Amino acid sequence: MFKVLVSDPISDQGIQQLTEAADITVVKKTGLSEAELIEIIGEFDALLVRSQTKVTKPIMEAATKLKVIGRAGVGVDNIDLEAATQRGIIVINAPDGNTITTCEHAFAMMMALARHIPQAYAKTVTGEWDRKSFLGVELRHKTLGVLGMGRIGSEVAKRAKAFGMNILGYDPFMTEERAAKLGITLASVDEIVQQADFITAHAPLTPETRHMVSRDQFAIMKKGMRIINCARGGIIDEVALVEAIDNGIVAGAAFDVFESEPPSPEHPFLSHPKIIVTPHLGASTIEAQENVAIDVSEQILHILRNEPFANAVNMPPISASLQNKLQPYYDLGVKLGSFIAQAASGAVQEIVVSYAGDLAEVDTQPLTRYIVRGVLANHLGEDQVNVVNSMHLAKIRDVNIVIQKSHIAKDFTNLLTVTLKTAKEERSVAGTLLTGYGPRIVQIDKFPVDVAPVGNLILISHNDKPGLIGNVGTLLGSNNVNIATMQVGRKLAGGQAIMVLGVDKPTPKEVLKQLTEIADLNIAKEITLV
Ligand SMILES: NC(=O)c1ccc[n+]([C@@H]2O[C@H](COP(=O)([O-])OP(=O)(O)OC[C@H]3O[C@@H](n4cnc5c(N)ncnc54)[C@H](O)[C@@H]3O)[C@@H](O)[C@H]2O)c1
Ligand SMILES: O=C(O)CC[C@@H](O)C(=O)O
Repeated sequence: MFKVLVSDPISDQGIQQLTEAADITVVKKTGLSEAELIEIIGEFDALLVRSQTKVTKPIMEAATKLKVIGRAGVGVDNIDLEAATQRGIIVINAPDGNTITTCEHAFAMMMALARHIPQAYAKTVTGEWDRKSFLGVELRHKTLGVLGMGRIGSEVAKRAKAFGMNILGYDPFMTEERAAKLGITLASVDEIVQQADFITAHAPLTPETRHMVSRDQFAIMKKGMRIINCARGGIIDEVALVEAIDNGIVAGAAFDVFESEPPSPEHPFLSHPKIIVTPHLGASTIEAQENVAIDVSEQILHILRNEPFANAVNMPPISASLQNKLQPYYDLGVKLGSFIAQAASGAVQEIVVSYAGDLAEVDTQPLTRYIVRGVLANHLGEDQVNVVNSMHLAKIRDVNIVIQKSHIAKDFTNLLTVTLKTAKEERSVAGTLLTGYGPRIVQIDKFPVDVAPVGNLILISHNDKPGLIGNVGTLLGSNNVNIATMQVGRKLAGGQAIMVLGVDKPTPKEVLKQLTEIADLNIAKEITLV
């Protein structure tokens, strides 16, 4: 008999297959504190949550029998995935069940914003008949900018077309072909803020998407723009948004999500006449709550019964001997993937992984999953991609994975090379494990280097000219960026070269821009490897 704890309000209909299963006992206890959960979690085989329960490391440490945590929804930011993986607890989510519901909420917000519906309602119910203050705008013939063209963003775009809107989409994973299929135009964030009448965010919150619309974007924004965020708080800079509304740049905003939830009663959005808000209701419909609960209950049953399952967002089991062989390479694999994803520009089309030397002898599939995770997590968010779902995510995004093997690894016992082909370019990085030194990057775009893949790096492409290194050092020094390590690689004296600098802290964007203004320096990119 398996025991399942449901610790958030979850649709009864949705969990029917659990409540009706002869081998399952379901216990519903909502609103528990961390201490209360720690006290009881030891008796349960499965935990089913929405977003309220924070499944922390101490809870998992007390969860001695727990095999699976089911998240009835998409985002798993309320679950400590690393702790779950370390304890061998499978975490599953329901990525598709609330797509339409959340898309419809974004649309409802867009229409409410265009026609001032919440404000007009609030006034009308006081008995006032005010037909002058709420002049709205049509959606027809307006331009909608969609930031994040995944499941929800694509559905929003389809509906916006039916309203006669022109759609500009930004998504680092979207190719021209997919955009054409959807009938949208690909554009950069800057192009979108300059041209769109409405912007709606549908990306995950990642270091790259945090404040992707902030002061710089408001400074160039089309006047009268309206902004909707039903994805994650923090994608739009809340402070800068209030300033932009008060300065007359933005006409209004509709937010379902906040940088900190619930927002404090003093949060400026809550009293602003031009901002409408809902309390993270994007996924709150009868249908979506049923769908996500059905999806997640089904997978929990499979896992408890040792049957094949889907939608896991963390580690799959592999044999102990293969694990011993591959384990030391996992970290290197993720970092090579992340490095090259940050180095390359354009939508990713193909990832080529070459295993040379001893590694060519074994089943490297689990390691490939780590490498692909490293590439994809850069765009999809750390909490969305893991070794279980990375290959699936690559497949559904039309990213081709090519594996090459060779028994010869020139100069090394093992060499792992990751090549990224994007719509704009082809970039590669190679690494190895050096006895006594650990993981090292030994080649970038075939230039020989020796770089520890860790911390804040600056990758520079330049022409091999006297004085250039000095100019880079002077510029960084004068901007208080301390160089901890430096590697320069070239194939021919006076030809193309690369430089990798290890710096003590993140480099301000402005300084990176100034670097590219140095004569003979072509590109400077910041790369962060954690
Ligand atoms: N308000 C709610 O209740 C609610 C409900 C469901 C989902 N969500 C949130 O909505 C968001 C989208 O969900 P989804 O199911 O469509 O996810 P998805 O993974 O299908 O789509 C996200 C898309 O964002 C893109 N992206 C990544 N980095 C980007 C960047 N820098 N700029 C632009 N796009 C970028 C990805 O390539 C991907 O296509 C997630 O954050 C999810 O957690 C909120
Ligand atoms: O459970 C909810 O209502 C929120 C769900 C949503 O934010 C998600 O990421 O799926």
